[in-house]
Amino acid sequence: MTKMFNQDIVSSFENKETPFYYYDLSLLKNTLKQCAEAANPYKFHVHFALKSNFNQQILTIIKENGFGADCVSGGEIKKAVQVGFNAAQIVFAGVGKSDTEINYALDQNIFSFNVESVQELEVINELAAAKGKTAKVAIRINPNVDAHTHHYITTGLDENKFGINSWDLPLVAETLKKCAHLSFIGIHFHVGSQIMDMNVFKSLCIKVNEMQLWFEERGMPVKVLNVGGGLGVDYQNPDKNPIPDFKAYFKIFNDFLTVKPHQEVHFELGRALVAQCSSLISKVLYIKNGIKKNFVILDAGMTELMRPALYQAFHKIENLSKLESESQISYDVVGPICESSDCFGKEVALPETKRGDLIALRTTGAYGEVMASAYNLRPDIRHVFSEELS
Ligand SMILES: Cc1ncc(COP(=O)(O)O)c(C=O)c1O
Ligand SMILES: N[C@@H](CCCC[NH3+])C(=O)O
Repeated sequence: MTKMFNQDIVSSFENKETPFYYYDLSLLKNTLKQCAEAANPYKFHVHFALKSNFNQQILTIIKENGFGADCVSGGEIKKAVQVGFNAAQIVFAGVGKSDTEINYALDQNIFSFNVESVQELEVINELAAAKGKTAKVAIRINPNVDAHTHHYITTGLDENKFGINSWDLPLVAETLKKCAHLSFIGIHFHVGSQIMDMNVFKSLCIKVNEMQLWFEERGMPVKVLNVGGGLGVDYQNPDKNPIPDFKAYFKIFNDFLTVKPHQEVHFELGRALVAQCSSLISKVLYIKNGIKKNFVILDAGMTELMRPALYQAFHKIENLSKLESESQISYDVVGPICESSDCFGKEVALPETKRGDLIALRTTGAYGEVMASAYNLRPDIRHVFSEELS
């Protein structure tokens, strides 16, 4: 087991201003390599979900490793283009694409609009017509598959706002036939995020098979099967399991998805590719010993890492200044923001902790930096990359 932190790395943090996101770029590269090696034998196409991380250096490495880009806003498409992702490998999802965003994506000739409503089909058709273009569209279908994950990050149930429900599909087929500036290329799904139960993906495959049959029976060939992302990571044991089991994940799709020779299978992974390669590094400002509780007050808060406040998400907390210490005291680890929900963990067992100690919040590469806010007029977030450590 290779640990992310050792004494040398911690010493090189000593003169850096905290808080900052630390990125272990060799772990990122290994993760990308293992993902590509597991996907390539099946000729699967993997797009990186920019919503999970849009740090310039991280995106550049991901692009250099041959991944496509999954975007959910005009801003993300612009970023992907600027970093150098090939437009023919950019997909664009989102329930609320604005006209400006659609026009920009049309100008870039992206690979596919993943369309989430009948009205959106009509709008894309109209805007494409005005440009004398044909937009390639995949229909995002709400598969009503339970992702067995946190209810805030489940996306594929009938009650979620994402995708088109199956009862609307006849209207979709009718609309597609009417829209001369749309080219139907396939179907798109995404059931949720941080999925650890592989049976969820098996259920998704069964649904995709059903749906592709539905379209083919209506004389609408399905070239692209886009199954979205969602593969989870081990937040509890980041050093033991730094890289998800990509082989097992892709094998499920190879085993259970019906793929005809003319078809392409696309994935949109975010978290699985980037979550483990980063930790948020913070300094202890104060220790407050109460009657019932001891508090560790950090210089990082929910403004730098929002997931615990928003989803009660777990991030492993380590005292890097006491790597060798065995003693354990229970602390509530909190940030400086004026909100009671600004808490990273309750009753966390840590070595006796002092003002000035360095604390790592692990597994923050996905939905960390991207969700930072300026609330309380906090300064912009800083980063440190492993390759720049002396
Ligand atoms: C449509 C779509 N694709 C891909 C992703 C990436 O998900 P994850 O980071 O869980 O792989 C998401 C986010 O959940 C999404 O909504
Ligand atoms: N932001 C969420 C994931 C959202 C997935 C986007 N559809 C998280 O931190 O877990």
